[in-house]
Amino acid sequence: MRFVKGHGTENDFVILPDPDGALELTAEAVARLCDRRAGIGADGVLRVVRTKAMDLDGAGPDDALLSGAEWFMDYRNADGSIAEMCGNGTRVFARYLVDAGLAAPGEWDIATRAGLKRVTLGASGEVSVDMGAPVALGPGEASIGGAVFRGERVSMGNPHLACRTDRPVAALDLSRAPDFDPAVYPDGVNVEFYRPVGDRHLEMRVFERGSGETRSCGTGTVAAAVAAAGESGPGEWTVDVPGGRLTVTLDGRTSHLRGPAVLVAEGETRPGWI
Ligand SMILES: N[C@@H](CCC[C@H](N)C(=O)O)C(=O)O
Repeated sequence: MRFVKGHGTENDFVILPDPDGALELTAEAVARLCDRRAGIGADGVLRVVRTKAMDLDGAGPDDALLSGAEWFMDYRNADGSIAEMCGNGTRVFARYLVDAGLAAPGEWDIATRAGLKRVTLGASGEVSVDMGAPVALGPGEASIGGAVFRGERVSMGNPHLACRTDRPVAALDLSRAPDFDPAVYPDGVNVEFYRPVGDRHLEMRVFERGSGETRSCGTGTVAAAVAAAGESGPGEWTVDVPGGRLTVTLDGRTSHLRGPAVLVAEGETRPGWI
């Protein structure tokens, strides 16, 4: 199985080119690929499949996806679970398509389980993605070791709870999942902890559903900016995560995420290993 390894602000992915949808990618196979000791190691897998070859729960993609984008990002979390959307993943996916000669630099759509996402990129450098309109769902809470954090529930196609803290985020213990009420989050939730550190400037850490603590989360940074923006309205936000810096733009209609997307290696798994 051929693979490429890449990351966006150290949110890292195993990219599997599978244009004709021939790979049978089980949850177990994804978990083995993402294993940081016994596998290649990653926060998730990006399967690169032509939209027309994509099987979505036994059904094909709808007409909007089919006519809107040649390539589908089939994203999986490190534990093998499927998620609707991955912001850093779309940026790394786009960089891979251009690097592999499968798309030209410029502006075009990628199909995802959360709909079409428009990416903008040059032959090298940063990648920007239109993440769509964030949906603010009201207050929520999570706790770490009994300490309660209050925040805002936000849907970015996938579920988020963005909690404000006034202490440096480095002090948080994210070695295990924050506790939350499963009745409120029946599909689980990605939990962000953010602290304002300047004018429209946040620091953030995240515990991702299906992947644990990661060094960055694109959908999570947009959710944190939405929660922090509150009444302050549209604008550009700088979000510092352990893996680097992302820029989020909120304009009241949609949201944009911009930052680095880097390919670092390519190879082939050993015959029979997976
Ligand atoms: N790291 C991603 C989000 C990946 C999906 C998430 N773990 C979920 O289950 O919803 C990002 O950059 O957005």
